[in-house]
Amino acid sequence: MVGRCALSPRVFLPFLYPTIFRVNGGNSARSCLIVAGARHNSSSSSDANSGDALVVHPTSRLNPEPDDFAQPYFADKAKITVFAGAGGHGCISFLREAYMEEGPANGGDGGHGGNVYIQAVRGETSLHKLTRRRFIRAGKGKTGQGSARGGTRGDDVVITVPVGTIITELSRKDPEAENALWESQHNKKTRINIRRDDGTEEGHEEVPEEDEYEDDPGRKKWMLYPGISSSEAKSIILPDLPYRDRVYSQPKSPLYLDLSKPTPRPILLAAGGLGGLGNPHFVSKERMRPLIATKGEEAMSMEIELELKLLADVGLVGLPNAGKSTLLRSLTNSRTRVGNWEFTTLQPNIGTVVLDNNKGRPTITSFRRTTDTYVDDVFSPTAAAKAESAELERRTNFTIADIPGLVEGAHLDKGLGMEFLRHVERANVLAFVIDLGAGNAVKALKALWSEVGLYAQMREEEEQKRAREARIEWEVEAGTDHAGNYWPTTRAMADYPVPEPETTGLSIASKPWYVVATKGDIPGTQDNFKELRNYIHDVTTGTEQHPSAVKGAWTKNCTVIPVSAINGHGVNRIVHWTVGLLDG
Ligand SMILES: Nc1nc2c(ncn2[C@@H]2O[C@H](COP(=O)(O)OP(=O)(O)OP(=O)(O)O)[C@@H](O)[C@H]2O)c(=O)[nH]1
Ligand SMILES: [Mg+2]
Repeated sequence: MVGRCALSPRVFLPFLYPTIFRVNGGNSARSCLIVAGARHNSSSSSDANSGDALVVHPTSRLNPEPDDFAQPYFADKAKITVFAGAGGHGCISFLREAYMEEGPANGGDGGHGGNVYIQAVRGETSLHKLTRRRFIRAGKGKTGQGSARGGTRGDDVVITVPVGTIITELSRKDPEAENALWESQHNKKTRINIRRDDGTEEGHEEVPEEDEYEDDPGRKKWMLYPGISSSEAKSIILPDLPYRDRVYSQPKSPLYLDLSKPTPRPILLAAGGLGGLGNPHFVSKERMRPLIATKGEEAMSMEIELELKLLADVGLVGLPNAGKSTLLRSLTNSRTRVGNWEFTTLQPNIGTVVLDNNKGRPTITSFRRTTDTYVDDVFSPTAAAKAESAELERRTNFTIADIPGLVEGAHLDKGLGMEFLRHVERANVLAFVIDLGAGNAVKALKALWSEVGLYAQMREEEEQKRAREARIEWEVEAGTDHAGNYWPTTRAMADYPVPEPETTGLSIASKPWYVVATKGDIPGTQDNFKELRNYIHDVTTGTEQHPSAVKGAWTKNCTVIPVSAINGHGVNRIVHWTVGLLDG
């Protein structure tokens, strides 16, 4: 993996050494700088500035006023409850015509309830639309009508989320599954009793007790003609509920979806209930005029948590006030907030670097691998991997995520780090932004890497815990043993030893990375830069270990790119270098 822009380790840019590039008393190199005493960076340490006049930059797009910014709505977490639509009831009705006293049954079936789907689409960047909606409901199926008119189907709902969203099921309520469980348990109970009595010549079926029968959810599924009396209702003989094929089956519990790619078709989250059957379904020789129909199925609901891990190509990692947002502005059209204080950025910003001249002519030639996966694949990662069809596509842009600054202990949730570190977790390339004017750059880089490394280990532990929990617990369905003893549905645990978790931190440390040494225009930062450059060189050659101290971390082609983001100097190198790393 080699960066496109092979930096000569000995090249220094004019803003780092203005004196070398000064022509005729330095007018040209210093033309962009106004020397005065008005504004200076609090971050620029006194030693860095010693002996030089303070540099003031005119207000511009790269050095905006603190209130000159655009703040898009953003949320990266949401908790919602989705309700599938209930099925409409079947109808009890009879044909009424002149001279026809007792017409045939003609009640229509109820419509099926609507489904709730989820789809990851490009273009969405936030979950803020969902945070305000606690409930999302699909439409109910309409009740059937007379003259054999079926009820209309409930409307489906498709929830669109940004690519990079993870959906975790917190709880679900599926009345139909509960009913089915009740029935299976009670049928089994009855069957066991028959078997026990089978020693005699004629085994008899045990009649369920009265109140147990009343609880039978199967009985509650019926609708009786409103015109019949209560005594008639009690004595009415109900047929067995007809077996019905499901149009959609509910996704398996617990649901976990990692939508790291756009889904070509929506994925089913909750299937709507089946519509009830109208009375013509129950016509028989004995029951010529059925006064019964079935109710529509009850709706299933599920509480889910959505977590967005932004999928940017490059993640900017830096201490607060390092100049990340200014760098993002200089590379993209972003209007993120810039200010000379810590934690100016409170939420991640994504900027897009355009690699063509907006007329289709590329300024840099780059290719990306495109992958297509299909709906069912998201449930089975191995199947997804197999089904992946990869082909090369010309890259016209790449995205950069600017996240709030990290402080020491960010992985322990200090500062704003922890909340936003997960956005870097998925970036393909990491760019460490180091302020050359804020003390020792090598120390700063090591501090940043150590936070990122610790965070990666923590995430790995979490992932392993989740995988362990998913593996060792399962449900044992109700049943009988060989002696005919009945047991109810129980949860079981594996009794084999679980392997010790191994956290390497490689999930992040194995990513390609580089350093952006910013604020190179601050006088007196050359030595700091030189030390950093030598250190990075040693890391690449293996003389120094990776700054995170993680074994096997990526050290293939580390580099440091000096820039002065506020002047837009040197930033083009970042674009070229990033493209080289992204293309691999
Ligand atoms: N001299 C100089 N100042 C810079 C440069 N880049 C940024 N600054 C200044 O540094 C200060 C902080 O810049 P930001 O871009 O807001 O820094 P940040 O890393 O996004 O800060 P947080 O969002 O708080 O983490 C601002 O006053 C910028 O004008 C640079 O290249 N040279
Ligand atoms: Mg910022």
